[in-house]
Amino acid sequence: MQKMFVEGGHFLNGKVRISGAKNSAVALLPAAILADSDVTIEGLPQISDVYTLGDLLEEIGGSVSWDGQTVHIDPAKMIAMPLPNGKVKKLRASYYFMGAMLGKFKKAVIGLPGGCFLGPRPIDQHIKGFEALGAEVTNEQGAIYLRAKELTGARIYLDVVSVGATINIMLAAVKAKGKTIIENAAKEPEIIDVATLLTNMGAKIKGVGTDVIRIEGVPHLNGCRHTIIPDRIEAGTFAIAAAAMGKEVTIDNVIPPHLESLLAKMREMGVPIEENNEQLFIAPKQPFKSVDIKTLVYPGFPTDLQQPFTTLLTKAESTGVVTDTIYTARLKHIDELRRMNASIKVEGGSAIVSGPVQLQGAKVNATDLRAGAALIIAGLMAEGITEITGLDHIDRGYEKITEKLTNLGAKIWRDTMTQEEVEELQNS
Ligand SMILES: CC(=O)N[C@H]1[C@@H](OP(=O)(O)OP(=O)(O)OC[C@H]2O[C@@H](n3ccc(=O)[nH]c3=O)[C@H](O)[C@@H]2O)O[C@H](CO)[C@@H](O)[C@@H]1O
Ligand SMILES: C=C(OP(=O)(O)O)C(=O)O
Repeated sequence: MQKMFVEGGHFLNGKVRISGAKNSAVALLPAAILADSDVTIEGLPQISDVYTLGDLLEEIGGSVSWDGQTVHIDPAKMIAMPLPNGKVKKLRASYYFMGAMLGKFKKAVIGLPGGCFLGPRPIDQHIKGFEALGAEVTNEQGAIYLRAKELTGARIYLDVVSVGATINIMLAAVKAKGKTIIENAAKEPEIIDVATLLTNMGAKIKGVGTDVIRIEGVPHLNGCRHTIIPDRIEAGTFAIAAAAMGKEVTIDNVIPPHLESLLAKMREMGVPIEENNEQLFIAPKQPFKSVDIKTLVYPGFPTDLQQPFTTLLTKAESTGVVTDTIYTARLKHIDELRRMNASIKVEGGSAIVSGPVQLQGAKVNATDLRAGAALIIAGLMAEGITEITGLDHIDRGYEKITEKLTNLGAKIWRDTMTQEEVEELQNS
């Protein structure tokens, strides 16, 4: 197990290239199960969630070969192997094996997923969708059993706008008989990316990116080649880091409209941002004004950037209120930021951040992926050295973050933890 050290106070300068989108990648890989022949996906981020899903594809008989950021998946020998335990619990997106295996084999056994603990993360809307398509779904000892004689298109209204349920129902429906309509669907760019892959495979999907998706089932799907979209959350994380500690930072391989809600808030704070087709250029001038943010489904402010943005607000003048309407309990980073001298009160589910304060280096723990990003940015801003544990979470979603920040001029490194430190962390 490793920990990370960040020596604060060094400015960021130069260019950083954004990797492929984690939340697309983790759906594109399972989607390959549905094809009859080879699927090649280019530009995948080199993160642990992607490799875990590659291993799971191999566990069900797929042949998976990697060439840097490109993966070739041959699904010909895949079988409906039950996956009740093991690696499925290491990440959230293993739930996409439910939709993809149900769609392909009409049956699946998948353990309930892991992923970031952000408060309750039910999958009732996924199950409601599978049942509407004709599957019998049971929960037996922590694994979901799905069986169907046949899948038939249906009209499904999502009670909650859910990224995972929208994609999972799409995966199950593309080979179902007849027409499926998903109403109140989520509109995130990653959903469009998955639909693009499925369409290239021969699926008939209309309306992605709106809240009504129409799917006409087809009997077979072919292999294809697909290039993933850039990671808007990684790009947003670097944009926030650049606002906090940048001199002149260029963020490359971005689709700026995917980040409109973040960029609007940063501009409201007084951070100048230039954008072109695929780059952001940030050369901040201090001081910043505080702003309030409320996370919402896309195109609203993304919950996955709420935690890093909270760190930025510690540097802004006056008081900013952060409210996460998607995950009301996504506030575990607050205690850690307080250890670093942040002045944040939690009241009625909102975090009230008073600034500006000078953060101080401290020993902190990344309780989840974006808490990790929030703490790294805090470490860059702090006086002294910040020591961060919980790197497994960070490695689920950020490709080579230490190297990328080092290239921008940060002083950041990793070291192996002693057995004593590991035990102390496990008992805390
Ligand atoms: C792998 C992946 O893509 N993860 C992203 C995905 O997670 P994930 O797809 O799990 O999140 P959802 O969009 O499903 O969740 C949105 C909200 O709906 C609720 N809900 C969801 C499903 C359900 O069946 N019932 C239900 O009540 C959730 O508790 C949450 O409050 O979208 C989240 C919200 O943008 C992001 O934070 C995650 O990074
Ligand atoms: C919550 C996240 O991921 P996951 O859904 O994979 O846990 C995230 O990417 O911020």
